[in-house]
Amino acid sequence: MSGLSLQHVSKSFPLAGQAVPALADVSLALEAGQFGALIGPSGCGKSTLLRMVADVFSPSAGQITIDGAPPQQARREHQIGFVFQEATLLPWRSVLENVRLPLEVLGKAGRHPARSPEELVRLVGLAGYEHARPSQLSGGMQQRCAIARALVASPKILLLDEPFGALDEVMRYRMNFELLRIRAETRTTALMVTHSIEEAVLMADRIFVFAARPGRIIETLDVDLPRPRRLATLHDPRFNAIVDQVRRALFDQLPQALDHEALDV
Ligand SMILES: Nc1ncnc2c1ncn2[C@@H]1O[C@H](COP(=O)(O)OP(=O)(O)OP(=O)(O)O)[C@@H](O)[C@H]1O
Repeated sequence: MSGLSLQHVSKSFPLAGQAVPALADVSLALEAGQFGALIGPSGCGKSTLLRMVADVFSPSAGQITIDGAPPQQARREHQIGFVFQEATLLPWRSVLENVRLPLEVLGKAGRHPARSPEELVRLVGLAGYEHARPSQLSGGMQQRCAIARALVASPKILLLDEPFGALDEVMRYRMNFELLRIRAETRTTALMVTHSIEEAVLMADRIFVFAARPGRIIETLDVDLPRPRRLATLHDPRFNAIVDQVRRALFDQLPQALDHEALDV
């Protein structure tokens, strides 16, 4: 099967001699080229899920496949790109040298990239900054560089763990539209963790809403907003209706059910 598939995935971590469940029986699917968003309260296992897809560690139970292959194989074949909240660039290397790094690490094993590092630097809007050091870039520019680096080995899947969480609201929207544009060109399957409902709805084809203790999916929503998505999308009544649906799914899991009407101000 192409795309990403998780079937009945669970993960427990040992704590004080006991196995504490972080994720329980999570199943989800994304077709190749789709954009998925994970949203849910702190500690519900979103980063854990991303790390299992990236083969940082294995599930306690269940099965994960990326274009039909297990994560271990996908990682070995360098089919996974990862973007973290912090850009994690090497400070002594220039933008171009940071973007090139994965190809250097791959050495002879590296495939011929679909796009050269120079093209990717242009694609993420950093033309003219090829030789700048990370310290000479804003936070948003550093994240663009990290996105280019994640894409340089032409991965089958791009995993993003709150990539724009440290940016101010306006910069975050700018980065959202940049990422939408970049993805429209590369068509890479993507899975992003976010705490922003608006960001999830703007970016995703499919949103997975999580609850905590143990982490599990409580609702899957398909976002049928047309692409390309633009600033005007934020004013589309359907956009706001989906934001409302996600908000309700998140609020309904709180211990004291919130009175939605009382929240109207
Ligand atoms: N390596 C680990 N060892 C032990 N426990 C872990 C490990 N990684 C995560 N956990 C536990 O798993 C649970 C889920 O953590 P995770 O970081 O995946 O949640 P999250 O939804 O990404 O949270 P946040 O939104 O705050 O980033 C937490 O209870 C955490 O303490």
